[in-house]
Amino acid sequence: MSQSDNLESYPPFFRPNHDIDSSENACKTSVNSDSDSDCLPVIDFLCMNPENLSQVCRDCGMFRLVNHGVPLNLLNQLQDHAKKLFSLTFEAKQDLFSSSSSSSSCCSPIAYFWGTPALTPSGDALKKGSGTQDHNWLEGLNVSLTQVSQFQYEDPLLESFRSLLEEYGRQQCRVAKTLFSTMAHDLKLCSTKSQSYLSLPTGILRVYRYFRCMDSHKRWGIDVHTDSSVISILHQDEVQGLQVFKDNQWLDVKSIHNTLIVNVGDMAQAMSDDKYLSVKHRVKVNKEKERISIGYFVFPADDAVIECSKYKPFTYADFRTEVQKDLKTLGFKIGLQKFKSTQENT
Ligand SMILES: O=C(O)CCC(=O)C(=O)O
Ligand SMILES: [Fe+2]
Repeated sequence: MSQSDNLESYPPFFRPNHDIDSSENACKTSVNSDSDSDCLPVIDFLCMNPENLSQVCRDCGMFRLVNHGVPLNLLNQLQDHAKKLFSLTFEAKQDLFSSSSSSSSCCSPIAYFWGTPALTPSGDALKKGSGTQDHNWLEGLNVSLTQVSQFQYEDPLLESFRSLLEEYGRQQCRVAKTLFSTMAHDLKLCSTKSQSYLSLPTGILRVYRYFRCMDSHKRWGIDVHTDSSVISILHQDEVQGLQVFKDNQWLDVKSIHNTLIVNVGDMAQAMSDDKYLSVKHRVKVNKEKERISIGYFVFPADDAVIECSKYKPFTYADFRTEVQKDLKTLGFKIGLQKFKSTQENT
C-alpha cells in the first residue's frame, strides 16, 4: 500500500484539506544543509575514550554513537512493528492505547498521543493553555519501561511489539548506564549522587511517527526544545528530519544506518554546573515521506536533590512541575533558567 492510501491512519486534523490556518507557527529560520558531511562528533561505545566523551558533552551536547551493541535485528523489527501499528486507523489506535477506552487496556503501559510530545506524567497529551492550534506534526506512543515488563497483551501483534520494547528498553538502560558512569567520573560526582542522578526505573520510550506535510516550510515535527532528561538516546529510520543548533546555526543530523544519536539533557547540564550542554534541537517535517524514530529518555530519581553552584538546589520533580505549568500557561518551556541561583541571575 502506498503511503498516500493510508490517510485514515492520520488523526483528522492532519489529513490534507483540513482547514488549517497556515500563517501560524511558520518556520523561517535558515539552515545550513551540507549534504555530504555529518555534523555530529562520533563516540565509539566499544572503545570509549572518556576524554572524548567529556569534550563532546561540553562542546556540542549531541553525538553519534557507533558500536552500541543493540542488535540490528531488534532495531529493524521495532521499526517494522511501529510502522504496522501506526498504519492502523486513527480510531483503532485510540481504542487500543487510550487509557479510558476499554477496561482491558486501562493499565496499558503504552499510551497513544498526537499533535504534541508534551505529556502529563500519566501519558495524556498536555493541552496548551493558549488554545492555539500550533500542533506538532506527529503522533506517538509513550511507553513506561517499568510497566511494560509487567504486562501482557492478548493481541499477538501488540504482545510482540511489547516484548520488543522491553528488550529495547534493556539495551538502552545498558548504554545509558555506561555513558553516565563515564560522565559521572568526569564530573567527579560522589557515588551516592551518581546513583540517584540516573534512575533507570524512570526510563521511558517514545515511538514517533512524523506525518507527511505539504506545508513543510511552515510546520514542525517537534519545534525547538531541549530535553528535560539526563540523557536521551534516539534511533531514527532512513528519513532525515532532526536538526541541531550548533556553531550558531541549524544543522541537519544525518540518518546513518545502525547508529544512535545521544543527547545531553537539562538534568545533566545542571548536574555538571553548566559544563555540559543540553543542546537545542528540533524536527522538520517532510512533504513526501513519513518518518519513524524511537527515543529513550532517562531521568534522576524524583527525590534526588541536584546541587551545584549555578542553580538553587532542586529535584527533577520540582523541574517537571514547573515545565508542565509553563507549558499549560505560557505554551512553552522556560526550563533551567527558572532554577538559576540568585548570583547567576544578577
Ligand atoms: O524524533 C526525533 O528525531 C527527535 C525527538 C526529540 O527530540 C524528542 O522527543 O525530544
Ligand atoms: Fe528532543
